Amino acid sequence: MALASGVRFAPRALLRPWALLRGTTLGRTEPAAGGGGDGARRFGSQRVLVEPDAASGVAVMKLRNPSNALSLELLTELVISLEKLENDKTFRGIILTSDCPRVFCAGLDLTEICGRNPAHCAEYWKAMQELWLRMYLSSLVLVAAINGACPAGGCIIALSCDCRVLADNPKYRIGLNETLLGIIAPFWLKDTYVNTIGHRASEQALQLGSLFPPAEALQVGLVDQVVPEDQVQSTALSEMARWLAVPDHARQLTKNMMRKATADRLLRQRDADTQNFVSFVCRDSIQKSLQAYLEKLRQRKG
Ligand SMILES: CC/C=C\C/C=C\CCC/C=C/CC(=O)SCCNC(=O)CCNC(=O)[C@H](O)C(C)(C)COP(=O)(O)OP(=O)(O)OC[C@H]1O[C@@H](n2cnc3c(N)ncnc32)[C@H](O)[C@@H]1OP(=O)(O)O
Repeated sequence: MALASGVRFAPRALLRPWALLRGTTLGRTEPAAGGGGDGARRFGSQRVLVEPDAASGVAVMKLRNPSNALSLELLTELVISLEKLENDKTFRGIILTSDCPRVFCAGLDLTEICGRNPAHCAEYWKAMQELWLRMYLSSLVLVAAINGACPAGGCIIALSCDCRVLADNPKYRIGLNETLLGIIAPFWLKDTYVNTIGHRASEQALQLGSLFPPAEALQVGLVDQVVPEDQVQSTALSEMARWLAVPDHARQLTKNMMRKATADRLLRQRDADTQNFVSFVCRDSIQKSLQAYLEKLRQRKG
């Protein structure tokens, strides 16, 4: 499997991705609901459903994990689906959305870094880096159709896209709230934020751990459109058409020119970033606060 980073990254899960997917439907195609004609074959895995439309060259990718927390399996399946579409010249764009009610993506799956050994945390973080690199540098147009809450890692997934459409629901807040969990966004998350909303707004939002409701997210430039919930998908499709109206080669080279320096910064220090992450999250104090946070989330549910 070609990796966004070249040769250094080889987490076990990505070297043996199919092992994780045993018993799932990845690689199999089936007719899309209401479809059946050319380009109406959908494929997917347990956690990522892809509905490709060959006629328009656009695929809708739906996340369907509990709360869409970014488990190692979800990260792996996302990378595989993305790679599959990147390698198929039929496709020029992906609309990324959620199949879970009320949640676009809950961010890092905290159970992947709470009570786990350093080797597991390292493998997990490398998979997170890999997904970000692939999305951020994708040659396809990526539009996020944000139909639910979008904190932390969820926000990063959205920020890695080229364009964001958010449903107008005050519960669907978006932002990097890491500081409120007692953790720190690494430099490449910070850089992605700065590239999108600017330095001062990022400085404020990162320190305060702000989660923006839709109107504020639009005002600060975190999303490009806020629309009624039932119009998120159609608006994402209109945005996609606008981006696809530009010749691919010119748009792709421009995207690369805008994003390469940010991605290269991570590529240069990927191992150090992984080590920082692991030593930080494995501290007793951080483990305790992650545990307490997870407990709070579980109780809130009940
Ligand atoms: C020196 C520095 C060096 C290195 C850097 C160090 C560290 C860097 C780390 C930085 C990166 C952090 C990015 C992150 O993404 S951290 C995760 C942040 N995410 C959150 O805070 C979201 C938490 N979840 C919620 O707020 C809500 O769940 C949500 C609004 C998304 C949905 O609400 P809803 O009411 O619909 O669902 P719930 O009932 O709350 O949840 C359902 C079940 O899902 C579980 N859950 C939710 N979120 C997570 C999660 N992120 N991880 C794991 N599990 C999660 C929740 O517990 C419920 O579980 P069950 O009870 O059903 O088992």
